[in-house]
Amino acid sequence: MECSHRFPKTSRDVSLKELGKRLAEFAEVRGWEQYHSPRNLLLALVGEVGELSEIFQWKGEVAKGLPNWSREEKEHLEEEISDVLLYLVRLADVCGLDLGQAALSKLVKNAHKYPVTPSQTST
Ligand SMILES: Nc1ccn([C@H]2C[C@H](O)[C@@H](COP(=O)(O)OP(=O)(O)OP(=O)(O)O)O2)c(=O)n1
Repeated sequence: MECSHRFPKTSRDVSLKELGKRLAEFAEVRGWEQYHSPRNLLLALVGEVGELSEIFQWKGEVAKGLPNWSREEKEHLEEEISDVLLYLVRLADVCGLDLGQAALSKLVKNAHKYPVTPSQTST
């Protein structure tokens, strides 16, 4: 059954800008902007990466698509992976960065650094 506190799922794309805006509002209405400094957010992000890692810890290799995971395990994973994204988006925001544009630029740099060799191209 769908938990009542869960945001209704939609099929639309969710942008980093929308997440950033919602996080800014979340912090503002709670008077938490004072705590959302770059350093605090970075530490919170690292903590959430730890919580995400714990889910995979001791499991051995995990098949793509997580075919053998329970609904509860997948839901837990959704929550922790979201915490990582949310703190990352908020960190970029308070640093005054456009994370989406920065990531696109980095993809272009990656492509130059790791060019496709002729043997890798499919016919
Ligand atoms: N000062 C804070 C505290 C929380 N959050 C938001 C961002 C994260 O998405 C989530 C993190 O909440 P918790 O610190 O309660 O962490 P968990 O949800 O992982 O709970 P727990 O550590 O008990 O599993 O809440 C925030 O923006 N600013």
